[in-house]
Amino acid sequence: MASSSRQSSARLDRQIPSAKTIRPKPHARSRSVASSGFSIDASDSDSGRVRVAIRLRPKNAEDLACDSDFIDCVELQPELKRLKLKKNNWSSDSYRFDEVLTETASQRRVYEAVAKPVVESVLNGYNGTVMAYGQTGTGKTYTVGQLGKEDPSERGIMVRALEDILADASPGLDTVRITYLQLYLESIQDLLAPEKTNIPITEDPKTGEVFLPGATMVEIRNLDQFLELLQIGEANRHAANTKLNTESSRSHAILMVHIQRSSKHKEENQVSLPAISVNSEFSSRNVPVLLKSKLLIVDLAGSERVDKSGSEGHMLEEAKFINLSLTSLGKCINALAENSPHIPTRDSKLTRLLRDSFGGTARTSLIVTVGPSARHYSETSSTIMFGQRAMKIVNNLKLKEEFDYESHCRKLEYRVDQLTADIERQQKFRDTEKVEMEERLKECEMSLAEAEKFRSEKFEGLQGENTHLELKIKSLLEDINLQKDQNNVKTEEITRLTMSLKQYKKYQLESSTYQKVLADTTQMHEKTLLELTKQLEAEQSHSTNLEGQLAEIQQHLGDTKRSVQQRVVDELNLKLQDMSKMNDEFVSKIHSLERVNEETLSEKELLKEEVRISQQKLLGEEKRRKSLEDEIANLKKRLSDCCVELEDKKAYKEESLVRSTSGLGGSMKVPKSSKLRETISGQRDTITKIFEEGIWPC
Ligand SMILES: Nc1ncnc2c1ncn2[C@@H]1O[C@H](COP(=O)(O)OP(=O)(O)OP(=O)(O)O)[C@@H](O)[C@H]1O
Repeated sequence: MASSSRQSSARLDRQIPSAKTIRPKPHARSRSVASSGFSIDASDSDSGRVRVAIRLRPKNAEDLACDSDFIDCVELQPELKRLKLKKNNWSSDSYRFDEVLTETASQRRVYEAVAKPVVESVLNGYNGTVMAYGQTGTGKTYTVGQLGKEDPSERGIMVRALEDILADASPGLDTVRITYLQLYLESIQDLLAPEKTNIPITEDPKTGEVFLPGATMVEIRNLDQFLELLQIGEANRHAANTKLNTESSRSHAILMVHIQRSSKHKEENQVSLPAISVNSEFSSRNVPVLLKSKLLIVDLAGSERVDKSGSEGHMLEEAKFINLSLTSLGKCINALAENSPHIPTRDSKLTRLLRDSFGGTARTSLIVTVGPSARHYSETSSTIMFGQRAMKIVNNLKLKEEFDYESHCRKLEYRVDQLTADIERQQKFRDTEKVEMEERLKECEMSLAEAEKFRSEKFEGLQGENTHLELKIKSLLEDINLQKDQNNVKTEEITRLTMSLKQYKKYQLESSTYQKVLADTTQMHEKTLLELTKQLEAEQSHSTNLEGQLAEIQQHLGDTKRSVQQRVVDELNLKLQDMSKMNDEFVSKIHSLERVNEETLSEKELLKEEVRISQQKLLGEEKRRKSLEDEIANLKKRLSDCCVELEDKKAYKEESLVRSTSGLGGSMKVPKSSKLRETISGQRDTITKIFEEGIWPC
């Protein structure tokens, strides 16, 4: 039966006519393994040991039909993790596996037991391999490659692994890429780009890492995309309808999942896997580290006995290649299990591709699938033995960490770009700020110059005003002094007038005729004088107030001058306003003072006039008093003359009387007349004295 694409072929259950066991032969070639990096350790506790699980396929229709009379050759003891392989009813061999999965084990259970630890390890930066090995038709593709599009519970290891990887990967930070290949007729073909055939395998001479230049590598962003790609790959995979499997894979399918993770995950690794020796080349340095890991999920083509599978022609050719590659894999496993110095990895492309999985640095899980039928005892036994040998292989798990130059450079470039942009922004901001500051500085300088100009102008104006005011104050002071002098003169005059009045009072008694007039005049003058005195006092106090105000103004002017020099322009304006206001007030005060002064002057004039009139009146009164005095003197004289005449007449009369009476009495006449004269002259002196003292009765 010729091989065909799975896309075109339909799944059909059919009878398996015959069976022939293909056993891998030990390889004869010897080669040094010093550089292969593998070791063998039987201890189960070694985490690098290849883990092997065995899965039993449920009986299919053929098994049920053919084996009804026979007992199954496989009996599972999952609780003991053991499998009993029955040769016949009385003879059996027991084998221990890491996991024993019964025919009822779910796909999820199988994934978690077999693949999940490997997937987790891969996510932590280690290479990993999950591989299904077994006789044709025992469920390798079902276990590994089932898509489960309609029933997610049917999903195989590939889908579940990618599901977990994508769930754990950080978008934008981690990358997940796949390559899906098939090894068909010893030729590597790209299942995602089937035109790419015979893809060469290259190896890094230093690390032994395998590369497949030219193979398509697709970055996976979500599970749907991956399912689509898997479907494409499945459609391109060679499959054929054989007697043992209606859809027998005629190629080994290899899904390579390349994971790149940032150093963030490395730290997590170190926490989660403390027991594993981590290459901490970069751990001490604070540099980004890239973890590169690779997961291989391999669905091997089934080993088949062509007599059983009925392969002939091209299928026979395919079967030969399949068996050859499986044989070389078996040889490598044997060699590794036996700690052979030579591992024949170069014998086939399959072993070259799986070099890291067995005896390399990967964590490897192998699931061996077997059927229950005793008809395939030898194939089942061979599969079990393959698994048993594989269990002995211990890989050296190695964390592959690289200094992430690329992302570091990207990050640095990004940071440099950011910083450059920042610097440019800051530079621009600084330039703008500088321009603004310069403009502001210019404005400030201009306003300062203006303010300075204004200040000096104002200062000059104020100085002028001040000088003017000082001059005015000086002239006012002079006026005040003058007024004071005049007041003093007036006071003196008033004092003199008071004195005159006092004197005049003396004469008041002398003349009763003018007494009343004089009294009225005096009263009026006294009143006037009192008022004048009051006005003078008021003027003096006003003048004192003015002087005080002037002193305050001068003080204030001094303060204002000082504050004008010290304070800023706006304060200066304010002060100037205050000053001008005060100046106005002062000017108005001066005006009012001038008015008062004028009024005082006019009052003074009036008073002067009144004084003059009073003086004139006084002079008149004086004249009249003098004339009165003259008259009084005349009267006195006349009185004295009259008295003398009267005395003379009296004396004559007495003399005449004496002479007439006799001459006896002549001696007595003289003494009598001289006595009278003495009396009259005494009276005259008394009258004169009375007049001089002003006590002459009116
Ligand atoms: N555990 C299982 N439960 C149910 N069905 C299964 C199980 N294992 C295998 N089968 C069925 O058995 C048939 C053969 O399985 P599958 O194609 O996976 O075998 P295979 O080992 O890949 O064979 P080949 O090597 O020829 O490709 C399929 O129809 C599959 O659905």
